[in-house]
Amino acid sequence: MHLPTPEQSAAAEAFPTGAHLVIQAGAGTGKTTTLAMLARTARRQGRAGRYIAFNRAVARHAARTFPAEVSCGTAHSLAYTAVGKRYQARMNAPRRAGWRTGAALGIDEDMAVPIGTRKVTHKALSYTVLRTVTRFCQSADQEIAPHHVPPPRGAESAPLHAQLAALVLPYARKAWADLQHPDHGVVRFEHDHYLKMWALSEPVVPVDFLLLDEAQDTSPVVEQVFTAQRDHAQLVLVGDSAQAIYGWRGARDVMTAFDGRQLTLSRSFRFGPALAAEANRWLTIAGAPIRLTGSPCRETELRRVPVPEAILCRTNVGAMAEVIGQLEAGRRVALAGGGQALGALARAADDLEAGRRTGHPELMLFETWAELREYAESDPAGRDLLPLAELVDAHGTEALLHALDQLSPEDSAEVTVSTAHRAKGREWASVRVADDFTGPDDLDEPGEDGTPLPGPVDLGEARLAYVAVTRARSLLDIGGLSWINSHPAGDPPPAPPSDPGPTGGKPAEQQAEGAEGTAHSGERGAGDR
Ligand SMILES: Nc1ncnc2c1ncn2[C@@H]1O[C@H](COP(=O)(O)OP(=O)(O)OP(=O)(O)O)[C@@H](O)[C@H]1O
Repeated sequence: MHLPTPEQSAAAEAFPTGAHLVIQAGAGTGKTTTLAMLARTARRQGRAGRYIAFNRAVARHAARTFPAEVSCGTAHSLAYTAVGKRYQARMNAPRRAGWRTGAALGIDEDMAVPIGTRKVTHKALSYTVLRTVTRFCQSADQEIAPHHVPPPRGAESAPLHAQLAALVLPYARKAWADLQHPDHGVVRFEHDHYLKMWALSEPVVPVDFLLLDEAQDTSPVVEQVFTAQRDHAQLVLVGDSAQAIYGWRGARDVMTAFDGRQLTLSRSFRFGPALAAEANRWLTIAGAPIRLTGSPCRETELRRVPVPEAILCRTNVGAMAEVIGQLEAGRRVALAGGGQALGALARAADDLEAGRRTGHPELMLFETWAELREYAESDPAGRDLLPLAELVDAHGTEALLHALDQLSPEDSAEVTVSTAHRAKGREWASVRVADDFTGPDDLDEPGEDGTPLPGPVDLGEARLAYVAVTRARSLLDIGGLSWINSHPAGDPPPAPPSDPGPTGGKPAEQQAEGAEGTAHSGERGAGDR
C-alpha cells in the first residue's frame, strides 16, 4: 500500500461529504488507486455505488481492485441488464452485408441517385442509413434528425447533405422501428441500439454514488443518463480533459462545465520530471486545467531513440508507413488493434485502381482511383486522404497487403506501432513519436522580417500530442513533434515545475467535429461505453 499523495488524500476526504466531484487526473497519476481509496471510504460508510468504465477490459481491472460494494461495468452493461437482454436473440443473428439490410428495408438495388457530381448507390445509401441510426443512438436526441446523417466523403457541402438526408431519413426511421421488435426484424441489432432504448426510458440507477471514468470523452447518450441521476446519487467524474481526443466523433468533455467540486491528481508515477515538463508544454497549449509533476524516483530521458519499443502515429496511414519502414529494417512489428482497418483501406484502393466501386464506407462515393486522387489533391475536405493516396501510389496495394500479412502479435514483436488514439491508457519503456505529427501550416501573412509565420497550434492536435508524449516511462523521442521547439507556442523551452499547484490554466476547449474514419484512428469496439 502506498502513502497517498496530498491530492489523493484530498479526493478521499472530499468523497464522504456526498458532494458531486470532478477529478482531473493527469497521465499516470494513479487514478485507479485513488478511486479504490474512494470506494473503501464508501464501504466504511455503508454506501453502495457503481463504477462506469470506458470499456470492458478497464471494468474487469477495476472489479479486481475495488471492494464488492462498488459494482464495475460499462454503461452498456447497465443498459444490457435493463433492456438489452430482451434482444439477445436478435444480437446473435448472423452478420450480413449492409446492402442486404438496405434491400430488406426497401432500398432498390438498381438505384444510383445523383448527389452533386457523385452517385449514391444502394450500397452507399444502405451504409449511410445504418450509420445514421448509430449516430442517433449515440446522441441525446429523442428522434432521428438530419444532423444524424453522416456527411459523405466527396459530397460534404450543406445543400448536398440536405439532399442526402432527405433520401436517408425515411429508411433510417424505418430501421429504428424495425429494431424495436425483440424477436424478429431485418436490421442487425447492435449494442448501441439497446443503450439508446435504455436512455430513452429515462432510467433511474438505484445507487448512492456513480463514478464515471474517462469522463472527458463521454458520448451524449451516456452523459444524459449519468447527469439525470444527480438528484439522488453522488456523481464523481474522473478523467483528464487534456486527453479528450474523440470530439470528432461526437464525444464530449463532460468534466469541464460540470457543476461539482474540482479536484486534481497531478503527480505522475509513470515518468520523471523531464517528461512532465514536455507534457506541461502541451497542457499549456491545450489550455488544460492541470500541470504535472514527474516522479523524483523515475528518470525519463528525452532524446533520439533509434530502436523504440513503441512508435506512435497520428493517423492510420502514418502507422502503415511506419510498419513498412520497420519491416524493411528487419524487425518483428505489431500494429496495435491489428491490421483490419488498413487492410480494408488497401483493398478499397485496389478496387478503385481497377475501376471498380468499393464498398468501403469512406470511399464508396468514388468510382475510380483518379477521382479519389483528384478529391484528395484539390478539395480541402479531402486533404487528409492525400497521405493514403501517396502511400498507395508509392508502394502499391499488393505490397501494403503483404506488409499487413507479416504483422506479429504484440507479445512477440520487437516494436509496436500504434496510433495515439489506440495508445490511450497504455505505456511503454521507450517511445518515438512518428513523423506524421506535422506542425500547423504557415500563416498567409509573413512576419515583419518577411519570413513565414507558423499558424496557431490546433487544440485538438495539442491534446493528441499530450497523449502521445505521456506514454513513455524511460525514453521519449518527440520525433515528428520536434517542430514545437521552433514554434512560438512551444517557447520558452519547458523546465520541470517546482510547484504543481492544485489547479491552473484555462479549461480545455471542445475539439471541433471533423471527418470520421480514415484520417483518424482508433475506433471503440462494441460494448465499449
Ligand atoms: N501514492 C502513491 N505512491 C506511489 N505510487 C503510487 C501511488 N498511487 C499510485 N501509485 C502507482 O502508480 C501507478 C499507476 O497507478 P494506477 O494503476 O492507480 O493508475 P491507473 O489508473 O492505472 O493509471 P493512470 O493514472 O495512468 O490513469 C501504479 O503503479 C500505482 O501503484
